[in-house]
Amino acid sequence: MPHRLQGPVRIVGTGLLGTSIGLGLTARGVDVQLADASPSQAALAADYGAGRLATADDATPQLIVVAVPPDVTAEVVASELARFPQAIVTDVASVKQLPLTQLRELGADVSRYLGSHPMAGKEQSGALAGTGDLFFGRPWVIASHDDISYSSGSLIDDLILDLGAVPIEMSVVEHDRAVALVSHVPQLASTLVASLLQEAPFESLRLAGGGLRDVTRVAGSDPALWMQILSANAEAVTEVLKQLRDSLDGVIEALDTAGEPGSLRAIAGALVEGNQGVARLPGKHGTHTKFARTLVRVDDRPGQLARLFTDIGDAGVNLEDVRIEHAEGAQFGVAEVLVALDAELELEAALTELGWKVLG
Ligand SMILES: NC(=O)c1ccc[n+]([C@@H]2O[C@H](COP(=O)([O-])OP(=O)(O)OC[C@H]3O[C@@H](n4cnc5c(N)ncnc54)[C@H](O)[C@@H]3O)[C@@H](O)[C@H]2O)c1
Ligand SMILES: O=C(O)C(=O)C[C@]1(C(=O)O)C=C[C@@H](O)C=C1
Repeated sequence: MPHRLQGPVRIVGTGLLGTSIGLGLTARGVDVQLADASPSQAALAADYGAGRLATADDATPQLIVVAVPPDVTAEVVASELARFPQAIVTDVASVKQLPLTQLRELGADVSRYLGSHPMAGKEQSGALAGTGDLFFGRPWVIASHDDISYSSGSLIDDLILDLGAVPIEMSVVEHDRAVALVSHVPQLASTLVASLLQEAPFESLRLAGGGLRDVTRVAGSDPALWMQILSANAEAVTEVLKQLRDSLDGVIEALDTAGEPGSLRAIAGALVEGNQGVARLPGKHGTHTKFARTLVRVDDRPGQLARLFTDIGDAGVNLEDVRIEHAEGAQFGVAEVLVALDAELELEAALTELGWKVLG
């Protein structure tokens, strides 16, 4: 496969992010060297095909990607910069001001360092969870600063483009503010809602459907990692949390006074503002396209999903996205199929004709 990076690329930290980057680059034919403080994590990443274990005789890397927890990122970047004086170094930590400040304090040569942050991930950690297509189509922030030249920094663009992601340049301050809103507070909101479930009776939990699962997916994330991310971006996160607290207080007050004049309007206002917010999120490939949603009953038998996808393809309809819901104890699931608005009726007719139960 064609690739922009010449390599070798050295990856330090072969957990979820490092392994995913290694898998993506190796698939493109880039030579990848893997290193981790945990030899078994590095060996596992190599076993999965993310690259080969780094050795003392390795050729000097062109680019080094540091994918370790935020609290050790600066120290590892500084040591890589010192050990490989010809190489450009990036990191993928979820916060960008702190590593740059710490590197400057350490006196590191930041003319060869440019931090970055792929806006893609999972609630799982470790090499086992890595996938080579994790970054495909996702934004990947390049956290610019003034001490690196444009041409040195272009290697990071090459890395991002080779992995099928979309480079977005912003300052470290802009980055940290933006992710407080779109990543860090959503993580906390998910966590706090999920924590309410700890004492819930099983009879309540078994009713849980798509809404709760959507809201709580990232509550399964690694507490050790998130503790570091949130504390490293405390100021920006606190600012957004205070806005959220004001909104919560408004809704609580409206519900407390339900039935009194103005309360319905306040509740409706909050719901409409939510509609307006979510409508502003860019859709697939960064567009604002809206898709039609068709629900299809899928029996709990081998091969049913594959048959559904084939039938959708045979109907000449492009599947934009899909989600599967499976209720506890039920003998069937529900596939939520997203297609272009003008393909909805055609798809529903074709699937009904082929014997599928279209639920709306
Ligand atoms: N998890 C996500 O969804 C996500 C998304 C984007 C960015 N990030 C960022 O990527 C980085 C890595 O996250 P992850 O999810 O891959 O974590 P992970 O726990 O899966 O992997 C981290 C790896 O770093 C290794 N490590 C720790 N200290 C080290 C050191 N001093 N030297 C060498 N290796 C060391 C660990 O052994 C582990 O294998 C973090 O900074 C995180 O903020 C995570
Ligand atoms: O989708 C997920 O599971 C994520 O955790 C991804 C996510 C995010 O919030 O978007 C989480 C943290 C990272 O720094 C970047 C991406």
